[in-house]
Amino acid sequence: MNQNPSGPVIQTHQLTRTFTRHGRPVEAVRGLDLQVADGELVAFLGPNGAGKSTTLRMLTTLIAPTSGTAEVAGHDVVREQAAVRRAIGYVGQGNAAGHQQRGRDEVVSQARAHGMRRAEANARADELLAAFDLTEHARRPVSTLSGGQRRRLDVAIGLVHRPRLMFLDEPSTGLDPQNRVNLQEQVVRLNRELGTTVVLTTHYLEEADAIADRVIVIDHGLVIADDTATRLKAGLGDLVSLGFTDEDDARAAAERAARLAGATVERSGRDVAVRVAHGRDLAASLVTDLAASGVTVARIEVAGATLDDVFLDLTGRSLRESNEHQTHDQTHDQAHEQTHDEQTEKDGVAA
Ligand SMILES: Nc1ncnc2c1ncn2[C@@H]1O[C@H](COP(=O)(O)OP(=O)(O)OP(=O)(O)O)[C@@H](O)[C@H]1O
Repeated sequence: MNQNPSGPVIQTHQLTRTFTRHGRPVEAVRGLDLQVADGELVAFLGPNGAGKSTTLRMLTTLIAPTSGTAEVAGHDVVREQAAVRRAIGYVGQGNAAGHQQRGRDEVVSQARAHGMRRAEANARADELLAAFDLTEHARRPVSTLSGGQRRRLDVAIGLVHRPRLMFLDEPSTGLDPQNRVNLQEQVVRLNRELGTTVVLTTHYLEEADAIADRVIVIDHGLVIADDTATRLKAGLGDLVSLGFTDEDDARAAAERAARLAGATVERSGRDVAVRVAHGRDLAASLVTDLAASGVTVARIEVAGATLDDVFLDLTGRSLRESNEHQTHDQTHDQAHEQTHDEQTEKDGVAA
């Protein structure tokens, strides 16, 4: 058991979860080795079905691993479930829907469930409601709150007992862009100002890019990349797109660009795409070189890599397109394959 406060707050070894679906094994998470340090803000990024929620549900004790181990806040997720639950907050997908209870009462009840006396529970509720800009909505039934307000209430409820670690499963899915940004700001504040370690899942590239210290890209149950967004993108270089009025010029430019160290060059008719590190700096000298040999560049654009480019490079698929093509069938199947473990999940981790 890791009781060292400066050690990782999450440590897994070959963490694995297999489900059985239509009589066949589904390897949702395959041998995850993970370390998260105290105070990090980590995003699991991946398409639907990648294994993000399953990972979170194992780390929050909601479902048991098939094999492998995980320690959260120094406690084993199988043998010391109660201790893990005391140390963490968890906001699952779609909590708080449709309650007739008032928002404030909901927070107070949770605080009471964590053993606080009434006065302390009231004070904690007011503090959290203010922190999440919910004070003026606190006396409305939860069912009348907007999607963004409900999500913020979910996070506030998850924080009632001042957990060291907060797990958020797709916190901004379904929110409009403004509410999404608002929630992201609250999550960053929680991390920066209170020092709470945050582990969230998302399939929004921009979200992972904008707020996470570290992005763990997961696909088919495997971690395929784990680094800061900046380093992941820098590894791919910039995309320099060149346009020519003449196909011979484009051919000559492609040959010249191919001599740049580490460059990948693709030509399509009169267009040339060059993927190269420090493309922004190299573009000007490339244009000058070409001009010196009589080749005029008609159009040039330089774009930094996005996390979608990273995902495409790693998997051959666009994550943005995977999100758009997520089939109704998959969601439908999952809804009908409820396991015993998920029933436990419904009973709630924070109660
Ligand atoms: N209870 C279950 N029974 C059977 N299969 C399951 C169950 N839960 C998850 N799976 C399968 O495990 C795989 C990983 O699912 P998981 O929900 O962890 O993915 P995810 O990355 O969180 O995706 P999403 O964004 O859709 O939540 C998928 O193939 C999914 O269908």
